[in-house]
Amino acid sequence: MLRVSSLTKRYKTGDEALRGVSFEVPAGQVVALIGPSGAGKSTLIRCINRLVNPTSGGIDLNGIEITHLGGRGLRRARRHMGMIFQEYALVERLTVMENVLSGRLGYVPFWRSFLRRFPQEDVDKAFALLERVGLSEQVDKRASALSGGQRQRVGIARALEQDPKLLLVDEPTASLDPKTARQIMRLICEVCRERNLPAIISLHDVPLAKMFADRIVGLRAGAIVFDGAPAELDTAMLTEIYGAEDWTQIHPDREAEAEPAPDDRHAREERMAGLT
Ligand SMILES: Nc1ncnc2c1ncn2[C@@H]1O[C@H](COP(=O)(O)OP(=O)(O)OP(=O)(O)O)[C@@H](O)[C@H]1O
Repeated sequence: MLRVSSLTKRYKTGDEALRGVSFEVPAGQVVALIGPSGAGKSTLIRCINRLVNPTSGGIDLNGIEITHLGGRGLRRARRHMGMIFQEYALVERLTVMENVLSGRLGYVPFWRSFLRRFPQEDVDKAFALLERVGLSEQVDKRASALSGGQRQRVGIARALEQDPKLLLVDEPTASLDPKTARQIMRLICEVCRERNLPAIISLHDVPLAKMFADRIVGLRAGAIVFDGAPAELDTAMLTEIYGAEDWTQIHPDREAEAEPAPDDRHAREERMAGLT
């Protein structure tokens, strides 16, 4: 369980990026974070993993208050947060397997990682994860030889290799075509369900958020203006979140796909009812 309370962030420039944000994410819930450019989505995700220091407020992950951690305590807390990035952040010259194993770097001693000698159980886990994300045929390929969708699958496997207690995902589909974007979102949501992992996924693509997330949090000017089920997010609410910005034009090619497929909707309803 992640609990964010009264979180504020004022940058040195005076920008108030977060103005008292509070919400909780229970185990297994996938939350899509939406909002116009500059709303504070990245700042919120970066405060949670402490790449940015919040100005005030609290962040509690499974009973550990992480806002004031430093040094070893912060490193230990970060191990429990898997990150998935828009631009994948892979090491291009390394293989798929080596990139996935880099998810263990917070756990293994430096000399072992330097010599790339990872414990066998880490290697076995990486093989299993690569099979899960559909890359068992690409294990020895260099990252530079992969497609965008394959790279993001490596990013997902790498995040899971570190045994996270929380997934933080920043615009995972922004560099992908619409079909691949749906496959990647589906995969992220499935693995969260399988592992009972809470996740926060920032997305510009509203139809994609509605299609896959269990819950949507809408940020505007650093404050939460919507927090509810995807079905509750109607045009009036979207206009409130995005203001004058015409949100339907953000990804017009995906508008026709805004309705979830029956299977997805059924699975999401079951999950929300706590049946699965
Ligand atoms: N390093 C920084 N220094 C100063 N101000 C910043 C910094 N990073 C972000 N901001 C400001 O904080 C506010 C929120 O920015 P943030 O990047 O969190 O929004 P966002 O919702 O992620 O936007 P986008 O969707 O464009 O990525 C903006 O006003 C931005 O200019």
